[in-house]
Amino acid sequence: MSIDKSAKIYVAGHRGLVGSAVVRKLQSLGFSNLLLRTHSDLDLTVQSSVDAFFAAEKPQYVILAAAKVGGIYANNTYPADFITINLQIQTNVITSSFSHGVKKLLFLGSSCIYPKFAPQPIPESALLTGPLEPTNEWYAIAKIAGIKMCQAYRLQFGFDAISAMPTNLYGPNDNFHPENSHVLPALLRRFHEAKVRGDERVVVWGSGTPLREFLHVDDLADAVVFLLENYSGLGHVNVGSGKEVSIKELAELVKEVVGFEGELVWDSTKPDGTPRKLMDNSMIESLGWKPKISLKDGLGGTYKWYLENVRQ
Ligand SMILES: NC(=O)C1=CN([C@@H]2O[C@H](COP(=O)(O)OP(=O)(O)OC[C@H]3O[C@@H](n4cnc5c(N)ncnc54)[C@H](OP(=O)(O)O)[C@@H]3O)[C@@H](O)[C@H]2O)C=CC1
Ligand SMILES: C[C@H]1O[C@H](OP(=O)(O)OP(=O)(O)OC[C@H]2O[C@@H](n3cnc4c(=O)[nH]c(N)nc43)[C@H](O)[C@@H]2O)[C@@H](O)[C@@H](O)C1=O
Repeated sequence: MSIDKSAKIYVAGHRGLVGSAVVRKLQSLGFSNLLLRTHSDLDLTVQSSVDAFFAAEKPQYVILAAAKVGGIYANNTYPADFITINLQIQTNVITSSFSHGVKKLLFLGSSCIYPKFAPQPIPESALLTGPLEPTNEWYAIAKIAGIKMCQAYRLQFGFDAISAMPTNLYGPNDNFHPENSHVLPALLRRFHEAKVRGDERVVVWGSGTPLREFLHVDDLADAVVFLLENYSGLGHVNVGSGKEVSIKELAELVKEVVGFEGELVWDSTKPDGTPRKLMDNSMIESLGWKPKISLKDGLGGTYKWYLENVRQ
């Protein structure tokens, strides 16, 4: 089904990594009626404000890319924030979308919903088959609840709510905070600052052995629009690149892209997190979608974006 280009589409979290990429994608496709609100205009944790917004604006489609998001350190340090804020945002947006007649909603989860020792590559059916990774279980529980809410509203009311589970993402508008960000933006910034200062060493967290699958956010945005137009099933859908690298390989690649010439030092006091997290992407591929951007190209583009938009 292709969505009418004048349909009113609310992209929640449009200034974040994912939301901004979804907006770029929708605009490039000619969608002309996007509904956008900043966090300060509309706090999605406040149920009465969210409901009043939906009552007044009546969006037809909703892409839920607003969330409390962070890397391994932030997830491990602020468990109460991660579970509470995410449960509040998603509950408010899903319930108001349903009660104000939204035609279709897409909820974004994360590959951290799967058990720490899930079979690799991880199929959608691995959900709730084992214990979670402790560093992000609070966030994961909220995301699992989001998937289940979409399913419950579909089963009880026929509400067309779907869930996409992206792997680790990166790209323009990422969070480059030194501690709270994900590994890729954290390393881009750390290597860049070390190069500028002429440092001999850069510290990287953990052992370097964990494996991660990275997807450029423009590929994810393409998948989000694809799923909105082509998928209306009960089950959630994995969205990944199908390619994994070790954190050590990633650090070497970032070092090369940035042009840092010193050495890497591993900080073993920092957690490794899940040892491996490669998703089985055969469901979305069988629907007809696949990613286009390689890690090397995506990293180069993201470093360029960082130089033009973030560095002081
Ligand atoms: N980044 C990644 O690697 C991955 C992300 N995802 C998922 O994608 C989605 C988007 O993540 P990402 O773009 O990276 O996150 P970002 O932190 O980049 O963006 C999140 C957005 O949500 C907004 N937001 C947060 N709290 C509120 C609130 N109470 N009211 C209104 N707006 C709010 C933020 O605004 P403000 O900054 O002003 O608070 C921000 O614009 C999330 O659901 C996440 O779980 C899934 C897998 C991997
Ligand atoms: C997307 C996913 O993101 C989070 O999980 P994660 O995959 O573990 O994410 P991460 O990017 O923070 O770390 C990946 C690996 O990289 C290592 N690492 C090295 N050096 C740095 C570093 O400087 N910063 C960070 N953050 N990690 C580093 C780090 O020790 C770890 O081994 C979830 O909490 C949850 O939010 C979620 O869903």
